[in-house]
Amino acid sequence: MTYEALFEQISQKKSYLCIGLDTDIRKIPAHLSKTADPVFEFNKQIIDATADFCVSYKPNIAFYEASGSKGWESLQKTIEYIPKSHFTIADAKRGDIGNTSGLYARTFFDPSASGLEFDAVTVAPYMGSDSVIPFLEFENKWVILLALTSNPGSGDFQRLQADGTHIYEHVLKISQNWAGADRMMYVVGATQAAEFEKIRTIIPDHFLLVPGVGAQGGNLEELSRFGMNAHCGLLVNASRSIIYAGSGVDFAQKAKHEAQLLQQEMAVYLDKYCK
Ligand SMILES: O=c1ccn([C@@H]2O[C@H](COP(=O)(O)O)[C@@H](O)[C@H]2O)c(=O)[nH]1
Repeated sequence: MTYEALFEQISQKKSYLCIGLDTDIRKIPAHLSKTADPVFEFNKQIIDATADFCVSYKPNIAFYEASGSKGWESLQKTIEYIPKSHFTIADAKRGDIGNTSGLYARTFFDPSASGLEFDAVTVAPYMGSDSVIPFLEFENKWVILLALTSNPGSGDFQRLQADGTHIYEHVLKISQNWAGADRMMYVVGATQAAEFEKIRTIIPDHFLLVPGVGAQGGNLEELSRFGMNAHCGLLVNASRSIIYAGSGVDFAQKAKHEAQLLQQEMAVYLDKYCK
């Protein structure tokens, strides 16, 4: 999906919501456990209930890998089921020497190799340019580079200073030599709202993938006020607060309600801050 097509989806739906399909087999409602593939059945019902309110889905690969080959099968079916209008993100946080990164890229971008095709994959930047560039060799596919993550440990390395500048700021600056705003996004945690204004001076045009709203307590109004640009420039992810809003037979309805509440709030911020 192109930058323009993504913005078009956001404008039409008045939503920059990305729903995290962090489907933990241990948390699936009991009534689904007798189905052939409970993880896929859960995801299918979540997608059917929420697709109108979001523009993106982000399965976190850990939740599928943990179930071995069965998990990969559920992931593959889920990705095929997501409507093509939605931007798909493999939250895999990969990156290795170039030769190995090339294989990670094939895993998520080349359906003839792996049976999977995502629009984007999250990549860790710390092995440098040759660990990231193999992902960019796939046409029309996106790299989402970890910049300033949402977790408490983000301060351990990302906020250390090198030459008077935070490491995460170096990531933002140096990686601009690898690709432009049409192929690269950055992860910035919703819990880091105080940094958004500064981040926007370094990367005014790029999309940011912003996890940490909902279960991690990030403030949607604040991050939208400081993080939004003229093309929205934000994909805000919520996983647990939506997909586990309910635990009974009406779990998908409960998820729909949570997704709709976030979408309605986002519509207000798009009117206010998307300039
Ligand atoms: O900085 C980061 C990077 C990735 N994540 C991932 O996003 C979701 C958040 O889930 P919630 O349930 O909404 O907290 C999850 O897959 C994380 O691994 C992140 O939280 N922070």
